[in-house]
Amino acid sequence: MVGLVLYLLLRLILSCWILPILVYRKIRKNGFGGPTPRFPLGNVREMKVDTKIINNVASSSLAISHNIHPIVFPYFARWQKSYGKVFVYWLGKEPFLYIAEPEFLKKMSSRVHGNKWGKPNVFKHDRKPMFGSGLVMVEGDDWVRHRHVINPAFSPPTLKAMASLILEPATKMLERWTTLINSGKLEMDVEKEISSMTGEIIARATFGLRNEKGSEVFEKLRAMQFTLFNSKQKNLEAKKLGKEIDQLLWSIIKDWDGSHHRYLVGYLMEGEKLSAREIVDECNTFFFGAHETTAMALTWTLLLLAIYPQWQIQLREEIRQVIGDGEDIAFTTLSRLTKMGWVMNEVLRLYSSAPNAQRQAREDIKVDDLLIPNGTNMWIDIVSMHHDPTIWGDEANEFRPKRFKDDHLYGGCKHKMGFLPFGFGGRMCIGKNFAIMEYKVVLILMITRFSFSLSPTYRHSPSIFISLRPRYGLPLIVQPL
Ligand code: HEM
Repeated sequence: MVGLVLYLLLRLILSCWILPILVYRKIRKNGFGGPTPRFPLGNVREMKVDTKIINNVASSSLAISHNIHPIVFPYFARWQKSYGKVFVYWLGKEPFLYIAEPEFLKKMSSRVHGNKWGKPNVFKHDRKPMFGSGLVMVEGDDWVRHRHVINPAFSPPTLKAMASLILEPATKMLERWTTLINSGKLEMDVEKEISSMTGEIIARATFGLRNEKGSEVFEKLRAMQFTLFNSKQKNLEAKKLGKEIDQLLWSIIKDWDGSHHRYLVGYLMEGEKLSAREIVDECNTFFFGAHETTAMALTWTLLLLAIYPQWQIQLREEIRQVIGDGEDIAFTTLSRLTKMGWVMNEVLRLYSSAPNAQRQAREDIKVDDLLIPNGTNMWIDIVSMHHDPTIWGDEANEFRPKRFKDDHLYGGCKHKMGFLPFGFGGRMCIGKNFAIMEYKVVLILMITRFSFSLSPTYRHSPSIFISLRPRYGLPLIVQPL
């Protein structure tokens, strides 16, 4: 017994202390600087202090600035001034290589295939209730297997078939808005409305329209999300909800009737290449990966359209020319909405729903004459790169969709790795095309029926809850056209 306890203790010391320090020493040999860590929290305390200070300032300030990096990542903005755009900091007992330098990222990632990237251990525990061993977290050959199974679910013909699933939840939301407006309520928190709608869309795309258990899973996933972000007893509650969600998903899979190809879960079951546990985790991953990110892209878009109403007019005019009255939306016409594409890119640049990407090296990586050792955790700061005047120019913090007119992929950014709304390399977002389709269909429906202006109660405080969100929601004045 004593031997076992000693063995476990030694393993704990090795994995929590000795191995991270060895990796840290190897990283530092490259000459990277960074803030001094304090055991056992590393730099977490000062990160929390910086966040608290900035939140107090942001809560009392009324000005709207798109220069959000010092607001959402105040500690990184501060450390960048002392240590540059690549440095080392500590999250608890784990050293992280911070990267906000596109050229460094390009050199490093060009040498690594998708299946050779891992995900930092610290996040695996935290995010288990959301992603389990789904695509976001899985590694190596398992990642290749999952990605092969899921890829066909997002091919253009499948997306075309799924486009109709978006219409009903979106129309339902707009009808609710009409009812609210008719009852005299012009101001509404559109963030809440949109989040609930995108949740319903991904639940339908995953399980089908009238699957009652699918709706029940959706309700429980929403409750899980609320628990993870708001509850003090989140571990206990999340565990209980997780079990209930698992049971419902197991029974959906068991009773699946063979209408496989309309819904995502059908693709997951194709060829029995994924185990039942993996299918359950992928369903959870779709919900958490798809729903908040797309909801935030639409939410920040409405904020920017409310601030810059001339873009509402331009988009309506484009829709009129390409689609007509916006009633009959053909999937194939979406790509012709070029101005809408610029607006989406510019919104994702200024207010990137996914504010960072993470990796862990699973082998030594050479970058010029530097060696990034196996086991290195990496934090890629997408918000910093999207707002960096050295690659975007002096107007980096301004809303200027036209920057994508002549360069629709990179918006004139001086470095191709400087614009990463959907990530990079083999692990780039698998749902990108679904997200773009959903974004365009919902935006068409919203702006052809309503106009949006900012409510005086809006407080501009972008903040990170895994996604980048407006801390106090998005109250807008919504008026029928
Ligand atoms: C505007 C909406 C979205 C944004 C901004 C977004 C962004 C991202 C980003 C930045 C990553 C990480 C990529 C990396 O690490 O390099 C990612 C991964 C992922 N996304 Fe999305 N996403 C969106 C919508 C969706 C949707 C609609 C789905 C599914 C239906 C989805 C499913 C996933 C999955 C499964 C991964 C993990 C891919 C892998 O590691 O192989 N996302 N997304």
